[in-house]
Amino acid sequence: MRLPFIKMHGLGNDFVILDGREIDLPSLDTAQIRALADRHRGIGFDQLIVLRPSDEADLAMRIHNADGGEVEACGNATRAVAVLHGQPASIATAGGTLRVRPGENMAEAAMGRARFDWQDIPLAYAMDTREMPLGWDMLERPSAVNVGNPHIVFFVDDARAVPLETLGPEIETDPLFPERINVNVAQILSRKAIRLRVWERGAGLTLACGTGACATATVAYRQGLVDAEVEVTLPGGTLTIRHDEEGGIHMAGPASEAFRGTFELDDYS
Ligand SMILES: N[C@@H](CCC[C@H](N)C(=O)O)C(=O)O
Repeated sequence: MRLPFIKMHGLGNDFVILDGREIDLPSLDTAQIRALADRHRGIGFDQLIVLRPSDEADLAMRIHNADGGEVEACGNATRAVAVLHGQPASIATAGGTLRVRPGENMAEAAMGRARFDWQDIPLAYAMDTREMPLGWDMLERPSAVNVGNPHIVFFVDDARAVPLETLGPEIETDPLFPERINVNVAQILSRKAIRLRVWERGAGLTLACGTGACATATVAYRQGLVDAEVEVTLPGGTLTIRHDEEGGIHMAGPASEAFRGTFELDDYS
């Protein structure tokens, strides 16, 4: 079966989008997703995004990491889908329904509210998630937050000096996190600017993580380290994260289409 796909990215965090808004799509299994994600043997992507019609929203988006696992949220893909859809919309995801507003190669998204209870992250056992009495090598006393998906945030003096390629997978798979976790190392540059690097659960080091930016800005704002609106700069570029008075998180930043193509699903089975 030959399937059309759209390659898009947000700040270099890249996606293959299967657009089932108007055509029937088959369900892909974990092995097929992993094979397609392979940057040598497949098309290559950080996340596979599957769009379908929705009864309760304008469209539905399902998100799979490069390792094949299905996840609840992806900030950069949410903006990419907004650009593809081309008009303000509600998008149903496993983490809740999000509202988006596209612009020219950019989009704004209302990402909902953060949750901080240990059961909501989730953690394996009770702990104060604001300052966790834990450390992994040079990374200590993190905060945990769920912004649709689970994140741990470490504030460090120099985000670029952290060996995230070794510490990231160790923390992601720590038994403290029964659903694994996205790992953020953040450097506060000013009350309006954060530098961030992210080891993504199921995808590894990416050029940018939209939910990581939301999670980090939210934890920093809650701790009084930054203003309600802050610029978060990742290796792939900058997102603006704003907190409204009801605790809602709003994200704005670039997203664009790279190319379109087709692939033979049987080649990946
Ligand atoms: N790249 C994404 C996050 C994708 C999901 C994440 N790896 C997870 O497992 O929760 C973003 O832009 O938010």
